[in-house]
Amino acid sequence: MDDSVRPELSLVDKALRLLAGGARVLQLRMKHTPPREALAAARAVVARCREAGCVCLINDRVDLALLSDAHGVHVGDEDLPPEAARELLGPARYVGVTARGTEGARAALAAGADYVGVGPLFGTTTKVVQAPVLGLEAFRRVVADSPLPVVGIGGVGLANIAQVAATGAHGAAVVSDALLAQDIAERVRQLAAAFDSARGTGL
Ligand SMILES: Cc1ncc(COP(=O)(O)OP(=O)(O)O)c(N)n1
Ligand SMILES: Cc1nc(C(=O)O)sc1CCOP(=O)(O)O
Ligand SMILES: [Mg+2]
Repeated sequence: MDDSVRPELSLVDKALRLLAGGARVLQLRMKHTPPREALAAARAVVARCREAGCVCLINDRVDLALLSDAHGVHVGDEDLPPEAARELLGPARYVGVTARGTEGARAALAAGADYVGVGPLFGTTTKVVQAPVLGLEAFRRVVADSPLPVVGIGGVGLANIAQVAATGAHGAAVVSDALLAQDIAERVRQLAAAFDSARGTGL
């Protein structure tokens, strides 16, 4: 979830709707939220996730992850290096790392990552990504080569999530397709059902 998509909804409200739909992992991405508000939101969202049995990761901010007792953090090239995130978080929390291809996924393993977020899989309007769109074929090659679980990100939605799942990817990260839906919880249910029924089918 993201603070810039559906900004009229509070972060906790968005989290509750995503959790009502059965979201299994929730990443809190707060690029436009002041630090004190971000800490309060992280604490509230992590608590709701824990009640729901959902893993909660904080994007970028290891400090907020620790202060909110989140399950872990996601870091990319512009964030703390994965080794430093691990040093602060210890072995019991997740460190996810962004990779743009096979080399990046291997490097993430060497750096101690637990999973890689690989993208942009398709075009996205949520963020200006400084990397080319991978497309399904290149993504499939990363999945086949990666020693770590791969989560596809960027432009994933109900129209293509089955194709993402068919590559054998461990997961798909969805922002706008879920948050812009009229019924967010129902959209999450549909996304998860489509992913589960196509996972690893190679379609
Ligand atoms: C699951 C997942 N994969 C990739 C990213 C992107 O992280 P990053 O490259 O640090 O970019 P920002 O999200 O911080 O703009 C992600 N957040 N989650
Ligand atoms: C946050 C993010 N990171 C990406 C990357 O490729 O690193 S793409 C992306 C945006 C994902 O949002 P949506 O599901 O709305 O396309
Ligand atoms: Mg980042």
